[in-house]
Amino acid sequence: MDQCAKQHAIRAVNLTKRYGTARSGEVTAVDGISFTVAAGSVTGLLGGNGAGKTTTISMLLGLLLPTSGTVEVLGVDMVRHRHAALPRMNFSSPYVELPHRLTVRENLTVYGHLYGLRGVKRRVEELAEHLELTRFLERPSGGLSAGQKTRVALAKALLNRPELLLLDEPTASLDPDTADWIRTYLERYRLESGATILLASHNMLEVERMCDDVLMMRQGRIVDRGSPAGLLARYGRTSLEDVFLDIARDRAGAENVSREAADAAE
Ligand SMILES: Nc1ncnc2c1ncn2[C@@H]1O[C@H](COP(=O)(O)OP(=O)(O)OP(=O)(O)O)[C@@H](O)[C@H]1O
Repeated sequence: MDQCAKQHAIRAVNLTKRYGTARSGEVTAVDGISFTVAAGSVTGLLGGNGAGKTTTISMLLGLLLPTSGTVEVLGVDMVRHRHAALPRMNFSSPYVELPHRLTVRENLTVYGHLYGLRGVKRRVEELAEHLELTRFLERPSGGLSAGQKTRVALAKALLNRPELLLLDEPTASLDPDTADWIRTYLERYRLESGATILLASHNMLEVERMCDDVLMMRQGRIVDRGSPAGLLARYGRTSLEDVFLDIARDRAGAENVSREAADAAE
């Protein structure tokens, strides 16, 4: 593995995705973005609805082929060799449901086998204990509450002890107490495993709390990046929510701020 791959868990260069639709023609969902994600960091991927976050994550997972550009994950070219990286990464989203009729144990066991894990039974029980799911193991997954489903989705995502965890809105629709529990759990996982986390979120308090670095997307482009504290200082704001609104509404010439920041970093 080269030095760059050790420092960067993700490296995207000029990554572009265009969807072709019969009705409305082409949509450029991701428009030539270049970025790196430092190994061991928690990096936030922010942007309004339709900014291109899910499309970016799908390309990082190798689920979608880029129209152009390159994407390396854990030093592996995801277009050509994604099977070399997939066992070392995982993904969780509250919008992806596990089969409803299977019990929690059955679902996690199926995934454990799909990932080629050894000792699946023990790993499922260990994660159920960590995520306080033991008493739900024999329940059908479809009958769980949103918070319980989120914990099951997280257990699925941690089965293979991923070095890179891609999380799409991990606490969407959870009550503050459950959301806090999930964040604390993820922070502990990062500390103990040294894993890298890329977190797409609309919750600015979550991002301020968890992220070392933030990528701001608008209309398929990365219009700014920095630490939460760095962004607050640059935009002269006291909350990331206000920075987000400045960028989403293109107030204060967000792209100019971004360009100045990029120039300063060179
Ligand atoms: N399969 C598809 N076909 C056509 N257009 C698509 C497809 N998937 C996404 N898009 C479009 O691409 C753009 C980016 O969508 P994407 O889902 O990546 O955004 P997002 O930042 O994840 O949004 P949200 O926060 O609402 O989930 C949007 O304009 C969306 O309508």
